[in-house]
Amino acid sequence: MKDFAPVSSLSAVHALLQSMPTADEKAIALWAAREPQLTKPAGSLGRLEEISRFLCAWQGRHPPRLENVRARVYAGNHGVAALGVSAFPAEVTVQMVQNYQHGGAAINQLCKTFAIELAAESLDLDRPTADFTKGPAMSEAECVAAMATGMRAAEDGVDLLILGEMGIGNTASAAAISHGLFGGAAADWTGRGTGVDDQHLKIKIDVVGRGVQVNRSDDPLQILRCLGGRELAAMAGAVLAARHRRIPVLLDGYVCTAAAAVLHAADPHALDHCLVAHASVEPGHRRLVAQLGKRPLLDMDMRLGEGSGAALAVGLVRAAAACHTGMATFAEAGVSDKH
Ligand SMILES: O=C(O)c1ccc[n+]([C@@H]2O[C@H](COP(=O)([O-])O)[C@@H](O)[C@H]2O)c1
Ligand SMILES: Cc1cc2nc[nH]c2cc1C
Repeated sequence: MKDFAPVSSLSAVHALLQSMPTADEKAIALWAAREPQLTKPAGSLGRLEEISRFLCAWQGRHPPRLENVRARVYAGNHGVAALGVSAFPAEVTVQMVQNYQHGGAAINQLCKTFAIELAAESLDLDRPTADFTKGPAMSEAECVAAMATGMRAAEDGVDLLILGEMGIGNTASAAAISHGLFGGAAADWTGRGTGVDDQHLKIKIDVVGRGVQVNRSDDPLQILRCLGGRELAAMAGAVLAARHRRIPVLLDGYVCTAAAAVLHAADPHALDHCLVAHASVEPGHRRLVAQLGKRPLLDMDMRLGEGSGAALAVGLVRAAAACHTGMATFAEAGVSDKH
């Protein structure tokens, strides 16, 4: 198996984007042969059927397996946090990482509930990224190192990868990346994040707009480097490496989806192995998800981040796999099929 972690440049990342495996047609055919035999009217399990097909297609196995479900929460600090774009102080990032390590956060409870193995990884928290209104947030070396950290999450034997993040100020980064990739106005992409008031929302919109003006590029990976943060780069690296290792991915809210959107902008099929787990309250998230041609699985009025929406959706994914794998066929159960 290829080892991705030593990627040493963004051009090496571009090369990985050009050699992505496609869906496994054999596993899809096995799914398609079994699904109509199950004791239910065709299509009656709706999106649960879509999910079990998705697992087969991207794991390259039938029946799908969910023995090792892994969650990774990446934490980074942001130069723009000092500009007043968040309702919370930057030290909350490291404090929340300690909370993850002690089992006290929402993501800990959700991972326990759905049998998900969780780890939080800090990315140079004592060295915030540069203020992106003045120039690039990261050097190429910093961006690549963070991507390589994310790539290490995609190990053989992982059946499903849940991605999340923690980083005060990072919804400004998500907005700037989305604005930089898809245009529109800064205000279209900028929301209240952790809950900024009207005055700070204005400041945030201005910061996002200036960041995009200062860091224009046609290369989506440059947009990630210039407007992202280390935790966003790590999530983008994890999504790309998961594709190469045939691990399906659940994306979380606005920040996670914006990181992944960078790959989609480089190749519109780059996120075919990903589902958007939930629709965040951040207004930019729905707009972004529409650009990706995706439909979130859940809509729970959540806006926490830290992988919480994706972990919650593991319940649905486990249910989908259980139905496809465990249900009796019409023949086995002695139930009469459709006329
Ligand atoms: O992902 C989302 O949809 C989301 C929406 C609002 C807030 N967050 C979380 O809140 C933090 C960023 O908010 P802010 O206001 O500091 O930019 C960061 O730790 C995210 O995980 C995340
Ligand atoms: C307390 C807190 C917890 C979080 N989890 C993810 N982002 C967060 C932001 C804050 C402020």
